[in-house]
Amino acid sequence: MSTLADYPKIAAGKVRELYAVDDDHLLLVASDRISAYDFILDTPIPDKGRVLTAMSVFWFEQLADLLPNHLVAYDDPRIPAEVRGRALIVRRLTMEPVEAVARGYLTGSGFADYQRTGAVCGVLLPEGLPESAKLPTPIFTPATKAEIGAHDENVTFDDVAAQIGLKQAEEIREATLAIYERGAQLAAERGILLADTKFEFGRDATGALVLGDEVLTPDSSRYWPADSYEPGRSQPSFDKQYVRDWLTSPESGWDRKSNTQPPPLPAEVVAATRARYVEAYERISGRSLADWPA
Ligand SMILES: CCOC(=O)Cn1cc(-c2ncnc(N)c2C#N)cn1
Repeated sequence: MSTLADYPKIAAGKVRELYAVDDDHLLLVASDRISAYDFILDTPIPDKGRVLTAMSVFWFEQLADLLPNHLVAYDDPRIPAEVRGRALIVRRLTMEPVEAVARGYLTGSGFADYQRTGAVCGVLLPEGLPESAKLPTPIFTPATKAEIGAHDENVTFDDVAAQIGLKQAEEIREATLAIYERGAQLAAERGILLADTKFEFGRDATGALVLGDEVLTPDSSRYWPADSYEPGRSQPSFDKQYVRDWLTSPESGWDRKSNTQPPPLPAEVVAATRARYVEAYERISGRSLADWPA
């Protein structure tokens, strides 16, 4: 059995790492780390990495009829025991330099751009939309990947076409919107609104577009509980709201405006947050986390 030390680390994000397995395969590892208010918190959420990995695998399976994906294996001797259940063997792609974002609702940087310009990534929207409004139709709002710690920069479709070619940009926009529609439909049927999501695509040796990265997870998407949806204000996050509420409560002693590292989370906030991740997975997939490798 391999160990993680056998594999050179080739990329790292806030909560994930990417290792080289061989010339054709990578190991994509999801940690139990959680970020909030742009900080990586000191306290991990047990099983968060496992839940988000299981969720990506569920979605890769659901979306396989739409386009190919990079998943090779999730239970495999090349996966070190220490990360089993929260790591994927994926095939090495030539990644497209685009954060492929689809938005079905107006929030976050999209709402901020809309308030300033009436548009998001060059897509003009109707006037007078409130925060969290459901958009008349989902929109493709690409971004360029920022350095760790910085926010991605929203760009226009034409910017993407200029960078990677018109046909390639159209292919990514079409795939992004098709996958979003499929994900939003399935999630809504299970009482969860998929407000927006971010995909990363690559190309295989034949030039075919392949879905990479994580897919439709609460880290790459905004999941909102449908039963509390109310336009005109920000919405509670399905998975992170307990953390956000505690950090901004007097009990934490933390001042969000202080730009200081948030304090460790109390056990009950960790437990409630873990339960929300498990609930999101089990409601969306109809599967039990107990059946997923650990
Ligand atoms: C720490 C996590 O970083 C990323 O996921 C971003 N990233 C993805 C790749 C990548 N590169 C080649 N082939 C792939 N299948 C992938 C994937 N996924 C590189 N960086």
